[in-house]
Amino acid sequence: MFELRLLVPEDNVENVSDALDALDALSVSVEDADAHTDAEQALFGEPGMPPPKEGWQRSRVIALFPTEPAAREAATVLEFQDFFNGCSILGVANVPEQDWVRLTQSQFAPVEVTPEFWIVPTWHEPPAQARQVIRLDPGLAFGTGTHPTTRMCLRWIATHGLEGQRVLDYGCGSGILAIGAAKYGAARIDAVDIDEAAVESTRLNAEANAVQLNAGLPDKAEGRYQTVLANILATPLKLLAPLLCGHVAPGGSLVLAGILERQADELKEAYAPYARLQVSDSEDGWILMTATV
Ligand SMILES: C[S@@+](CC[C@H](N)C(=O)[O-])C[C@H]1O[C@@H](n2cnc3c(N)ncnc32)[C@H](O)[C@@H]1O
Repeated sequence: MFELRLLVPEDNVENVSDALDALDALSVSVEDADAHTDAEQALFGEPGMPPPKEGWQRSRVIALFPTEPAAREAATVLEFQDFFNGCSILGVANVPEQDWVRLTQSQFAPVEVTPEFWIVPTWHEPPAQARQVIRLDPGLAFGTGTHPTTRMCLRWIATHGLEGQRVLDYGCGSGILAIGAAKYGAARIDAVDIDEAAVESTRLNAEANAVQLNAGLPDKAEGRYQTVLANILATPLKLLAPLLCGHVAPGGSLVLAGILERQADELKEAYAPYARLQVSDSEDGWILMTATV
């Protein structure tokens, strides 16, 4: 395998990437050419900071080709294009053969939620101390357990237990929280998401874990639930306040994640007409907020 490396200014990245695709590159990746230098640019904005940028000022574009002549030919073709003005070829290099599947798999180790509760990819054996296991492989939908917000929700489920409950997972992604709820005793579970790929992924993951649940688009959520889980983000969570609270049965629990520590007060305010939210867990700057409704 051979990689062709290019230095490309911001405005030319799309054209160069498209051309490399058209030239049968096996893959094209784009990274900040100034990463780890003083000129490194943040791509995500924060309140009070300059707006986020669409791209980096200078990108390193790396295209993979099966042979050295194919990589060199692609470089030659690119050099003759108008949009290549300002770009430069950094070189063509041999990439040592790797077992890509094994390499990808090795990056996903079992994740500990509690000492007894683990999320384990299918190619791993569960750790000896695991009493509850969710089998989950990285897929298209969010929720492999590697993110603190997911882990905090699962920890809440494991420590509170949901024996016999009707549970709603709103924004289910991979379905990981719904599956966790089933493992901890929930009797009936609805898992909903605006993304159809997430709904499909939830169905497949539930099947792989021998868990019964109803997955669908948000209009599948119906009536009241003893526990409503929603790991989305602060802004949608604020907008969804009346809807989510309306789904919690009297005396039931609302569990919200996807919230940064500094967003706690705005969430409390948005939910104040319906519930008294409190911070009940935190990890890496993210918080879990819960209420009894
Ligand atoms: C951060 S992921 C959480 C996935 C999983 N529940 C977890 O805890 O790992 C948020 C999910 O919410 C979905 N989502 C975002 N806005 C939504 C909305 N307004 N209604 C329903 N789902 C939404 C997204 O498609 C995404 O799958």
